Amino acid sequence: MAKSLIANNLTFKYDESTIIDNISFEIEKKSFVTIIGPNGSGKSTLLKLLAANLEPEKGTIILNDNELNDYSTKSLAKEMAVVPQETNISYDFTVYDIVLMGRNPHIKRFKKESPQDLSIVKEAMEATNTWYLRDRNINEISGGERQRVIIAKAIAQEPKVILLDEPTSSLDIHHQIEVLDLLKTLNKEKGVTIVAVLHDMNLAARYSGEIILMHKGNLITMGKTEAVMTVEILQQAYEMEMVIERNSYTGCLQIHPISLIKRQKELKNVGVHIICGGGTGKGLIQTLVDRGYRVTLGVVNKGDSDWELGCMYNLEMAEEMPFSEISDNSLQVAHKLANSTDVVIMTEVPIGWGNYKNLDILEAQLNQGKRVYQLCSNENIKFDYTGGKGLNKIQLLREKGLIVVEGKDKMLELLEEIK
Ligand SMILES: Nc1ncnc2c1ncn2[C@@H]1O[C@H](COP(=O)(O)OP(=O)(O)OP(=O)(O)O)[C@@H](O)[C@H]1O
Repeated sequence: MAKSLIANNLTFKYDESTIIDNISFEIEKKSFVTIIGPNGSGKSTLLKLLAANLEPEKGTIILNDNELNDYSTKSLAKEMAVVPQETNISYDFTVYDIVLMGRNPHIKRFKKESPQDLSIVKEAMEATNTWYLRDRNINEISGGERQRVIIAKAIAQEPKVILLDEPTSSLDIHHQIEVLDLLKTLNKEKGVTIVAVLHDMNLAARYSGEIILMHKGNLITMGKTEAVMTVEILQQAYEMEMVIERNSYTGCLQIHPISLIKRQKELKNVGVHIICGGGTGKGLIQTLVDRGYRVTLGVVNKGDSDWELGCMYNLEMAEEMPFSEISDNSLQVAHKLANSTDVVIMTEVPIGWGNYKNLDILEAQLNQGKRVYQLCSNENIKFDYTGGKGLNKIQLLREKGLIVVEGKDKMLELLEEIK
């Protein structure tokens, strides 16, 4: 069977966080595929990679037998239309102008649109129930109306593939069915490949032939809708008790969420003390808490965004008053917290006179022979506001055994080695 899209070992990172983790799959021509998965699992990011809006760090995408990178903007627009989640448009075009733009890839340079172009636009607008809005300003219609207009533009583009990110999120139940019926008709009658991110599993079950299930940046499974929509598979991804039955009216599978599965978090017997501030600890703190590490922080200033996160997770912290230099008292608390952990990590927090004493904590831990890491995106610390004293101290600490770790993923691998 000919393939519409092939993803080979796709990996994508935002900063140092892996969002799409080595994903591969193939989508056959003329299929209707839905991407589902819990919030934050990477669905929109995957769609943006397929749409060439983001570039993968590793891996390749083949669209209709050619590498995605090899298409010019115009030739890509003839192959593929994209309906993004965010449909706000920053210019004051009429609805009609917007849909007409869908014809641009087909109109030769310096030529006007032909009567056939105009008739395709009208047909797309009638099919999406947007013709009556044609003279309105795109920014003066409702979110649901705008969503239908963008879908009309995608249809007018006459692509071979349409990618849609949550195309029904702003639509009422009538328009949800209307839009999905329309996509199904395009798929069945014109052979357009549809790839849509949908949160509503019942709509996914009703309309798609195949489903891709994402979880934490990984592709958990891809297969025929009936094979993926099972209690065993969905329960695990969504952490929900659920019942799946066949709807006697539509003949489609119907998912009934029953209750949350309260998983006992597997606690690791490893303590990590983090010296951070200004949001530099955010990603690391979240991941470590999520993975069951015992995390302590400090010294951090009250009101700081890392401190706020610590409060949210109810972490033990050595705290200092906002904008104040570290006092002997809070330093003592931090030493005590660090003493009770297995590892100490300093993030890329800027070093100033206010938090300079945090470096003493690292030194004391190194003197005890503990593993002490400096998490850096780059070997050279960039934020020293102590006229070089901070840098000198860091150099001294490196000579004493402070280990520089580039990136959160590497840090997590090192922590995994500790039992
Ligand atoms: N611009 C960005 N910068 C940094 N991180 C981002 C950015 N956009 C998304 N992320 C992160 O990437 C991860 C995946 O996000 P994505 O939007 O792809 O997930 P999703 O499955 O579509 O989520 P949802 O169901 O909530 O729409 C999330 O942890 C998110 O916080």
